Amino acid sequence: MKRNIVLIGMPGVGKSTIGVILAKELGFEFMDSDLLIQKQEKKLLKEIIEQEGTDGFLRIEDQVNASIDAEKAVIATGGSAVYGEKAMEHLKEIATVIYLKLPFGELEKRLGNLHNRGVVLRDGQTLRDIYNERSVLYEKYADIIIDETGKDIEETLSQIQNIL
Ligand SMILES: Nc1ncnc2c1ncn2[C@@H]1O[C@H](COP(=O)(O)OP(=O)(O)O)[C@@H](O)[C@H]1O
Ligand SMILES: O=C(O)C1=C[C@@H](OP(=O)(O)O)[C@@H](O)[C@H](O)C1
Ligand SMILES: [Mg+2]
Repeated sequence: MKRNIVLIGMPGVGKSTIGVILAKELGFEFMDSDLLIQKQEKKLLKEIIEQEGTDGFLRIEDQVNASIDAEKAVIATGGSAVYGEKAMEHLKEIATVIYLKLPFGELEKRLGNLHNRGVVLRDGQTLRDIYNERSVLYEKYADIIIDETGKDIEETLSQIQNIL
């Protein structure tokens, strides 16, 4: 295992929720890219997206993720992190990348219950469009793929622990 773990996947798959528990179980530090972006920009993610547009947000996200310096950390990225080539190359070098994967139907149900999530959608794009577009990228960058189908948080965590 490399010295860090990076979680990637669609919004709502549980990168942040599972990441913090995994860090605790491993005795690692926990970092959340979304919080690093907010700290650097001194704005909420939704304000950055509103003010800078989606391309501006993606540039900032790429720069922040490409600058992460960590040792023994679990890093939860934002769902759009995989659009950042520089960032993903850097994260692949410093971490084992785990893709938390959920079938579209389950993801749609779960996102329906989540409020106030700023998801990066270009003009006219639907959740289905970005699911298809991003799935290719998540698979490309993943060292390990965890299928969450039918699993609760504890079951997903123990599957990750078994593989590491
Ligand atoms: N089986 C599950 N695995 C992960 N999260 C789940 C599961 N079932 C429900 N959830 C909920 O889905 C949400 C995931 O949100 P979050 O961790 O912010 O995801 P992400 O960081 O990937 O966008 C949380 O509210 C979590 O409680
Ligand atoms: O997938 C996306 O487009 C985004 C996901 C968010 O993070 P989570 O994946 O943690 O929800 C956050 O980075 C931003 O609002 C954009
Ligand atoms: Mg998150």
